[in-house]
Amino acid sequence: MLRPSPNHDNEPKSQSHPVLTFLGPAGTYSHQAAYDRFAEAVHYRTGNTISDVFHSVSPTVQLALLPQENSIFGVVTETYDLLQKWIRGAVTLSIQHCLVVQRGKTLRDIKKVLSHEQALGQCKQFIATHLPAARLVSVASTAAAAQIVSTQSDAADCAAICSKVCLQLFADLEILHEGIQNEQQNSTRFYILSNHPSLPLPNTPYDGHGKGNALIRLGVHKSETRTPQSSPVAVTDLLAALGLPAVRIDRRPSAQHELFSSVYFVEVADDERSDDFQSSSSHYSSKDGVIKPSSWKERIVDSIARVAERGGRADLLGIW
Ligand SMILES: O=C(O)C(=O)Cc1ccccc1
Repeated sequence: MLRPSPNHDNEPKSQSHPVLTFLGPAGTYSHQAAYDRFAEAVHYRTGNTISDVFHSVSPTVQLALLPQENSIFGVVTETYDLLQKWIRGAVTLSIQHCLVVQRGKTLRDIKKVLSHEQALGQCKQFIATHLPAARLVSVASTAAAAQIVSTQSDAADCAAICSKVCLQLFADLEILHEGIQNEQQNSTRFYILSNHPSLPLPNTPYDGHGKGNALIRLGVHKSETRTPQSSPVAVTDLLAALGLPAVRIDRRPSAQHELFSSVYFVEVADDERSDDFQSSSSHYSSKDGVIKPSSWKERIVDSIARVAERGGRADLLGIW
């Protein structure tokens, strides 16, 4: 459970604790997911936007947490458009949204609903039913919405969609409705990023590296798929070359190439993971004439090389 401290930055912590940035201010779902995972083992900092959080990772900020996908509203495209290295894991948080107003206000007073665009999307049905005339205002985060409603004198006609935790952090707010998302079961998954692929992760029983998941970015260029002379490169060919069990594939436009070219984010999960970092005996590599089981990392590296041989490009964004 998140502690109701609005500013973790000011708390004395061991110098050895890594610094983690999350989408702030305190009270966001990102904050709760980070605290559930790392508790007191990191020093927390806030970023104002998802982009700020991503770009904060540096020699002095070792960790960051980015929302990746919500079970109702889908992927957080801003996160996918930023993703580079190093993804070190994923955490999932169950989410119940509240409609929050200045104390004493009722639904009839509300002309604007403020929240993160994800939360506005997840609560679309409630808004359409109960506040059909309200203007939807997308702000940087759910807790930023609560903060505006709490602190701005001209926010008497505003409601925020945010977590119940915000009631402990911002003064003079009250909940009008709880659990207002389209589906009662609602979860968001977050990626954990680090500034180095083998930075030891706090609160992690193993070294957090290479147990059987990875995210790989696959590039297919439209021109290559259409050149009559060369054999066409289709994403299915690249997936076949990759030869790893894909558990999800997300497509985003690739701004770097011609119109409508694509980039695919392929999350793979070892179908035969084991606890000793070695994959099952069905995967072997031969080094110096010695045949030994290949590790998950070795299999990923081999797969990436096969994609390149097939005329595509695969970049490893993270392994965990
Ligand atoms: O704004 C927040 O609280 C976030 O952490 C981003 C977000 C918004 C809605 C659902 C999940 C994550």
